[in-house]
Amino acid sequence: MSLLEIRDLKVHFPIRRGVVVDRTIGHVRAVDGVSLSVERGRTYGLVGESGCGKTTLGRAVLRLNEITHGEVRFDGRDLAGLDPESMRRERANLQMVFQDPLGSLNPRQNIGSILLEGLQTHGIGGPSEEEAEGLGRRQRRARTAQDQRRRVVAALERVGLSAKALQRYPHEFSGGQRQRIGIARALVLEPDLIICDEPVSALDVSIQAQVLNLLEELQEELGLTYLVIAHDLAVVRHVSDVVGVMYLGSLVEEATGDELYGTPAHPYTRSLMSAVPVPDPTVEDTRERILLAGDLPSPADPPPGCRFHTRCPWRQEERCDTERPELRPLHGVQGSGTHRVACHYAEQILSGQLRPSADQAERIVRGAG
Ligand SMILES: Nc1ncnc2c1ncn2[C@@H]1O[C@H](COP(=O)(O)OP(=O)(O)OP(=O)(O)O)[C@@H](O)[C@H]1O
Repeated sequence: MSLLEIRDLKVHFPIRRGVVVDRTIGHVRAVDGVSLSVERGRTYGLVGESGCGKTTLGRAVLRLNEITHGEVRFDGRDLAGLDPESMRRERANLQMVFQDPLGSLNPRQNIGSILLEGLQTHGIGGPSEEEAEGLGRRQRRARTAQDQRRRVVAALERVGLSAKALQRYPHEFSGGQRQRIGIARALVLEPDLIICDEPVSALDVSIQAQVLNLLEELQEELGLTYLVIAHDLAVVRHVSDVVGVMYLGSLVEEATGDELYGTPAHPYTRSLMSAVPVPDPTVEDTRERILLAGDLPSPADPPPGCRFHTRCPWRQEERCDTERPELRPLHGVQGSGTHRVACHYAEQILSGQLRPSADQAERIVRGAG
């Protein structure tokens, strides 16, 4: 069963102007109709270039961004409809790990109090109601403090740190250790879902794999569910069961990692893949390179029809310019049946039946380019 189910999610930010009277003159459509679901105990990787709306989507799930339209169902409950107090209680189950561990950890708080904060906010830890009955107020407080400290130390140990970290401050740790602390801060609340927003992009490549492996180990041990947001395809592939590719506020393709990397069907996914270097320099790179024309359009004024048509080498006038493609199953390709794509012509492009338009053909280069 899906733990997280997002239906037709839209997050539009108003663009305001005016000195005397505040007027809304338009909207940034950061997320514009995304549906996806994340199975319990699995990892959904969301990938796309900067500005496509990945972070906004993650923040909207936690209601850190206001939801303009759509549903966010978490374990069957619609978060979009919750009042602030119910949402606050729900937050212990939905945690976020941020890109920049230093920026997200208060430099003036030691690690112990950073990790305790969530427990105190959510009133987690302490004697059970039954046990508390026979205790005085001071004893109860002491037992709660003891139990919360035990939880904090357990979370630190799970991420490979120890109680020695409690009295130290964020700047005393390396980047990788700080990200471990960020993960421990999420874990201490025993959440079901963790949204990891660019969890390793601020780290050295040599440290990235360690942190990704830790996330995987924790998932196995604790049955965690992850939504991992990253611009780096390699990172997403490493950890994800299902990968979704976002472009200008929409999902353009979704498949298992193997399907997506083996048979990228959407022209945008193909261009993203073709930009990833082949890891072995002794292997000749004979793949097609797709150099996209033009810049990413503004999400305040997205193109009509297929959002990608202004940059697509396979664009077919009329239909692509006017008709917005739905995310639909990809036909004629062997696989798990979960491969979905939002392109009118994906099958014809994959089979080579449809050629790039003449003015775009030179933008597809064979070999190292
Ligand atoms: N609070 C906000 N007000 C107005 N526009 C916003 C706000 N937050 C994000 N945006 C805009 O929404 C779009 C999507 O931004 P978002 O940060 O979600 O993208 P992203 O794919 O996560 O990129 P990055 O990896 O650079 O964070 C961008 O055009 C961004 O400028």
